[in-house]
Amino acid sequence: MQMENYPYRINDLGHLEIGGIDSVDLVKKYGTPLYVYDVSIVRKNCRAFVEAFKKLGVKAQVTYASKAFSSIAILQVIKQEGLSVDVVSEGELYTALQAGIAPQKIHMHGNNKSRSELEMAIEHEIGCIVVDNFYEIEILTEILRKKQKTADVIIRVTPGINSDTHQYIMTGNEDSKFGFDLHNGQVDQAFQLIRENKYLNFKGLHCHIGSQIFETDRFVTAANILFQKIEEWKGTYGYTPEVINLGGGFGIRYTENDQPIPLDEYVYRLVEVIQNHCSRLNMEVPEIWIEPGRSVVGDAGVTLYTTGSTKVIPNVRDYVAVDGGMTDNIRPALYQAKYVGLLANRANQKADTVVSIAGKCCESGDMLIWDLPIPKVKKGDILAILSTGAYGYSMASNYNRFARAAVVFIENGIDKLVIRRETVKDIVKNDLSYE
Ligand SMILES: Cc1ncc(COP(=O)(O)O)c(C=O)c1O
Ligand SMILES: N[C@@H](CCCC[NH3+])C(=O)O
Repeated sequence: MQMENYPYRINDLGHLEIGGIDSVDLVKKYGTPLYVYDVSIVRKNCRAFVEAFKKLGVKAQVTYASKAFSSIAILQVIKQEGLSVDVVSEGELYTALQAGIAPQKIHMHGNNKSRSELEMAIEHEIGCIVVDNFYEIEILTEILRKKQKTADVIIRVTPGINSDTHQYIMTGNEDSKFGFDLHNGQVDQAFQLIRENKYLNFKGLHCHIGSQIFETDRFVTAANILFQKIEEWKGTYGYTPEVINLGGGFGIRYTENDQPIPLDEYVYRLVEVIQNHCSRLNMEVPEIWIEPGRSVVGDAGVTLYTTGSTKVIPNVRDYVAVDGGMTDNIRPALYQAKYVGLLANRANQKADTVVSIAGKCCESGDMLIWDLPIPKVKKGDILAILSTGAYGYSMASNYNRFARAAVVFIENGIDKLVIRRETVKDIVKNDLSYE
């Protein structure tokens, strides 16, 4: 593994340092499993997007997709960096409000938003609802009529393109549960319904083609497809959108096989294609929105584990188990996601053996890394898995009644606990007795 491709350092003691703090000291202080974030990397990622738009002088909103990692502390950082926040549930909305995100800077997504989620969004007058389906238009209208309010909405378009990513994280293909289909007329139908609806202010179009995408061509294709529709609507109804939202999905480096492009390159290409279409159609450039999640927090996070039992099966495989697993990182089990791991307490030693890193859940599929080159592991070593800042904590579970791990932020050489480790008391806190 080439450490220089990752934003971490190995110090003179041969220990992995995160944000200038020795990971061995972090483990002594907070225990394991532990999610650790270098906040300066989160800020750098936010600024790459925000500054790229600023440099081009276009009106834009960079909306952090908080599903990647939502907590009060991370959303406070996001707020400080001036981003908006995309939420998908009452829980994510409540967290954003608790973090002090201005309601106008909150956007709500979801393919089956409940009445109470929509009511909460309307009560707080959030900035935008990304309407996903006809049922949602009905509920939204009922709520707004009752309250005699209006809401700004954009519609989620399924453009019918495949992205080069795992099937489970592809969202722009025709056979998708998300959004209004473009080819069978659903988008036109939604457009008519919303434009005739005095409670809904139709602001524009949204599309999100998928996640962990490393090139810009598919975003350009998505924009081209949206603009075909816009051209048609402009010709027929004189309509021009105020907003175009091209979603998130910008790829990050998990392993050496991932070759991410600089974040600002996505912005430059997207803005270019939108500006070209607008000058071709002789219309004003709409406000451009993007919704990055993984690319804001993914490479800022590392998970630290303690190694425990081992199982050697001669001529087959050596297993090393750690004190976490699919409960703190379900991505390998769910998407066959690949990660890089290293011994944080002996990071400068030669990798002279190959082991597979197992979690401790009662599932054979609870594996974190297969076939990892590593120095010979001793019990009590610290295993670091890199680039776990996105969809790790946010997808964590209490399977086998394991307690969720703690989260620590590091910035300016100071570490701070931002999410407490759960205890067994938390595990039973909602249980009621049946005796
Ligand atoms: C609508 C929408 N926007 C944004 C995102 C964020 O994606 P990513 O974390 O890959 O940037 C997602 C997740 O794929 C999404 O479904
Ligand atoms: N949770 C997924 C991405 C899904 C994003 C939401 N549409 C991942 O870990 O890669």
